[in-house]
Amino acid sequence: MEKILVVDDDLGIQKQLKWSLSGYDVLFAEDRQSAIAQLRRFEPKVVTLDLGLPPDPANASEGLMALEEILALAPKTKVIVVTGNNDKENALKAVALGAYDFYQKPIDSDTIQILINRAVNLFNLEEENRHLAMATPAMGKIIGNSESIQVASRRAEKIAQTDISTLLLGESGTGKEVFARSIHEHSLRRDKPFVAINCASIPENLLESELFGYEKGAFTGANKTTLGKIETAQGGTLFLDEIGDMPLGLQAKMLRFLQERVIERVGGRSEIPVDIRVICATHRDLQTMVAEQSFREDLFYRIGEIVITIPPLRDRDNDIVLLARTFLNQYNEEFNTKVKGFSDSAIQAMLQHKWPGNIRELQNKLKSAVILAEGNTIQAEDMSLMYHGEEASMDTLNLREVREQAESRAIRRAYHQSEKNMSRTAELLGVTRPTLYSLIDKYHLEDIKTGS
Ligand SMILES: Nc1ncnc2c1ncn2[C@@H]1O[C@H](COP(=O)(O)OP(=O)(O)OP(=O)(O)O)[C@@H](O)[C@H]1O
Repeated sequence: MEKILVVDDDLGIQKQLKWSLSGYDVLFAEDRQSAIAQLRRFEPKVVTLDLGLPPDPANASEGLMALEEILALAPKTKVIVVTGNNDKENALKAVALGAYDFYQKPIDSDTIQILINRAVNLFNLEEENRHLAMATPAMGKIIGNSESIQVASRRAEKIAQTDISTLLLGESGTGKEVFARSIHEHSLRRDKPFVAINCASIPENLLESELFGYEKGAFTGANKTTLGKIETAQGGTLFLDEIGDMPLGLQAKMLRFLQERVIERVGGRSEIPVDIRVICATHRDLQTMVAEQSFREDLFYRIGEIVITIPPLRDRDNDIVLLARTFLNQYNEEFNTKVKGFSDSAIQAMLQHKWPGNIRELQNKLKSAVILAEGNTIQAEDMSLMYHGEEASMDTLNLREVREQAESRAIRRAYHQSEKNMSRTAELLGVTRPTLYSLIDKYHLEDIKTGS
C-alpha cells in the first residue's frame, strides 16, 4: 500500500483522513519534528501538511518551516498544504516554496481523496520517468555500459546542443561516425542535413572541389556550378572523417572557412556565408603530426575545441558481449536465422581477442558466424576466434580439437608473416595451395578468406 503522511495536530481531522483514505497506509505526525522523523523513516510519497502547527497553531510559520525541511530532505515528495479558511496568502507562499497543491479547510473527504490520488499518480509517473531516463543510454544509439564509453557518451551529450567544434579521436571502427551522427541528432540542427565526407578516400586534387564546390568553367569538365559538401550541409552538421589526411594546402583554406564562416567555390569570386557545425574525426595522432608539421597547429586547435576519445573495443569490458548480442539479434532478423546465443568458449574468445578492427571487425565476424553456425549456438571457431595464450590451448584435452586449434593458429601466423600472400603462406606451411584453401574452409578462417 502507498504511504501517505498526514501532519496535523487535530485528532478529529486525523480520524477523518484515516477513514477517507482507507486505500492508503496513512501515517500521522502532530508537529514539525515528528513529521520529519516519519518522513525519514517511511519516505511517504505524499504528505498533507497543516500549516497551523504547534507551538504556533494560529500562524503558518511553523508549517512553512516544516514544508521547507520536508522538501530539502525529500524533494520529490508531493506536499499538499492545508490552510485555514481564507488563508490564500500562505497557501500561495507554500506553493512558491515548492508545495504540490493547497487545500482550504474544512476538509471534504471526496476532494482530498481526489487530490491525493492525483499526487500519488504523478509521483509514480515521475519516478517511472526517472528510471527510464537512467536505463536509456546517454546517446540514443550508442550501445555500451562500460565506464569508458559512458564517459565519452556523457561528454557528447553535453556538447550536442552547442556549436562547439568537436574532434573525435579513436581507432578505426570504434564508432566515430556513429558518435558524430548521434551528436547531430541530439542537436538543435537535427532537422537539417548531416553531411559526411572522408578526407582519406578522395584523391587530393578532387577534395577541394568536393568540399567547397566549383563554378561552371572553373576547370576542364566543370560543366555546371556545383555545390560542395560544406554548402550542402548548410544549417546542419558537416562530419569531416580522417581529417588527419587532409593535404596541407587545403588545411589553410579549411582554417579560413572555420574562422570566417564563409567559403569561395573553386573558380568563384564571391564569398558565401555558411552556417554549419563541424565535427572532425581521425585515428591519427594529430599532436605528433603537428610536431612534425604535417598538420597545422592553428587548425588543430580550431577543430578540437572539445576532444572526445572513443575507446577501442578491447578496453570496453563486457560491452563486447553486449554488442555481440545486439548484432546477433540484428543478423538473425536480416538472414532469417535462429541462432540463440554464444557458447562459453565463444564468449571467452571474444573477451580475449584484441579486436584491431574494433566494432566493424566484430560485426564482420558475427555476420559470417550467424550464417555459418551449425547448431543454434555460436562457437569460437564460427567467428574464427581462438583463445590466446597457453592456458587457452590447454582448455581442451581432445586431441582433434588441440590439433585444429594449433593448425588454425599456424595458418593465421603464416598468412600474416607472408603479408597475406596465399602461395607464400602455403609454402611456409609446407602444403599445396588447394590444401591450404580447404583448411581455411574447414576451420572457417573467414578473415583470411575475405583478405582482412
Ligand atoms: N555503439 C555502437 N553501437 C552499435 N553499433 C556501433 C556502435 N559504434 C559503432 N557501431 C557500428 O560499428 C561500425 C563502425 O562504426 P563507425 O563507422 O562509426 O566507426 P569509425 O570509427 O567512424 O570508423 P572509421 O574510422 O574506419 O571510419 C558501424 O557499422 C557502426 O554502425
